[in-house]
Amino acid sequence: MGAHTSRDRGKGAIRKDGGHGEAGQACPRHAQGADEGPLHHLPPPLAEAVARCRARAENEPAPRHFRACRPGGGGRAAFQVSQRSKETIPGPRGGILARHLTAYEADPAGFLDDCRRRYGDVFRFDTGVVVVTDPDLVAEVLARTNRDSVPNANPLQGGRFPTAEQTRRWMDARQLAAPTLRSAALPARLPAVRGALAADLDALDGTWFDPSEVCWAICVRALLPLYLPDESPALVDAVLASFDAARDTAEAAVRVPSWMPSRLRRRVRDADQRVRDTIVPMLGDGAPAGTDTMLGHIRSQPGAVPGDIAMGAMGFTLLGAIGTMGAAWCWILYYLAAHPEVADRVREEATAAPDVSGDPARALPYTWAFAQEVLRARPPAWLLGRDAVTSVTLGDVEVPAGTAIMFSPYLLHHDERWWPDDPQRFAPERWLGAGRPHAPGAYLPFASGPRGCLGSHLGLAVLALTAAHIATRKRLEVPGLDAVTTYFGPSTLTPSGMRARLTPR
Ligand code: HEM
Repeated sequence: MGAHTSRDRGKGAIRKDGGHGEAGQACPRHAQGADEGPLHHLPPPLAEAVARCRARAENEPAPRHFRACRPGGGGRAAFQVSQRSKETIPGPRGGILARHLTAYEADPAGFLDDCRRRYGDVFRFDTGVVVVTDPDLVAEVLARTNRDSVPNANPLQGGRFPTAEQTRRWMDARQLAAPTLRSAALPARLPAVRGALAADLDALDGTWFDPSEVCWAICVRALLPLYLPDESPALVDAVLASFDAARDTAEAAVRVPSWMPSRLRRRVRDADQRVRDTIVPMLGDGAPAGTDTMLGHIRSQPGAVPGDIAMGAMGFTLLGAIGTMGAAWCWILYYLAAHPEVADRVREEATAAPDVSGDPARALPYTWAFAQEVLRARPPAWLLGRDAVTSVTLGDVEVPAGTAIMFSPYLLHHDERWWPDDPQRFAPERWLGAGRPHAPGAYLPFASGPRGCLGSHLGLAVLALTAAHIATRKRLEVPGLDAVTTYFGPSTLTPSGMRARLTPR
């Protein structure tokens, strides 16, 4: 936390007037140049609220009245909360955390699930923070992103909203990046992705490793063939440094007013600058870059692409992928080890498939279903949110402008109301039927709407190729599986306490 005091945290957390960030940067979450961390790794307001409460609780421990329950496991909270609140949004007076921090920290998803049983599908969590657990309402919020709301503001910006110009430029960068990342363009580059994955997995042979330590580098190297025709250790290092800095920011879960000098911000800024310094010369280089890579695609545009938009497509989309990709990659290993019968089926399918990398969705339907199920059971982005820039109506609840509207893909994915076939069970086959195995909008590992994931098909492909390679070529050992726990981090969901070893089969 460095020099930040508890009083600094949360002050001026959400602006209600639309903010005044500086224009000219591609990604609104990177507004003001290098001051912001990459996408995905920003602490949601809920994490900040927890950090705020934790700071208060250092002097005055919270009463432990709350009995957390497992998601979907029934059971009611045993605590007494005043129901006399005059607030229109259901929830206890003063927010939930003030009295139940320990319970929240012990089981964040169970706690939220208990709250929704108690207060309904839209409830007030903390000052200026509501949680929505109904898929239709979540879909509505997501569909109206960039109009009624923006993705949660960056805490290193003191919670400033992006300007309309910043959002427009980021949307231009997204549009520029989309053709390289979307499914139709993938077959040309997937063999290279598969080669990079195989090389990294082979390099691990015989070593005990913690997946949550190696996954980030493996994912950057696996995605790089989509961006560049050749390897670039300099870019891999720069991206990983930037990712690390952003992850530490997320873990710190503090809002830093934009005027305040901060070591954390300087580290993020320097790391971002290194990414820029590595990419900019590539963009300017006249040599051909292979049109099926992001770099080649950018260079082949008629007319000059503005630097910030090229940088957005080339750098920020890659940075945006790592946290979620890496976390999902860890869970692939976990579930292969936890369900040997599933691993056997993946192996049989991959062994029989003539070519697994052209389009793994077609060539490996069961393995694809396995990857989808892993993302259902453990969605890396377990908690997401939008900041309302105007007042919005959610069902029969009025949410004022400036409110952070949070939703949890994890909760949606484990809610029996939306999943008729026991959502607590790990069952890849649920994805093999003709229809969708869930209510509309209840499967959200990639969010949705104008700010949803650009790399969903690519992400699933990397996961399926990883699973196929391990199942066919490796013997996977994960001792003490029962002791592996789920870390509900401020930005992603990762396995904690997991050790694995791969040996050639
Ligand atoms: C299994 C892997 C992945 C998962 C689970 C995942 C998940 C997500 C989620 C949940 C969001 C929405 C965040 C929000 O609404 O605030 C998102 C956005 C995004 N993702 Fe992914 N992602 C994955 C892989 C990738 C890959 C491979 C790429 C590109 C190489 C990518 C690039 C992006 C970008 C550019 C955004 C857009 C953010 C914006 O417009 O603000 N993701 N992803």
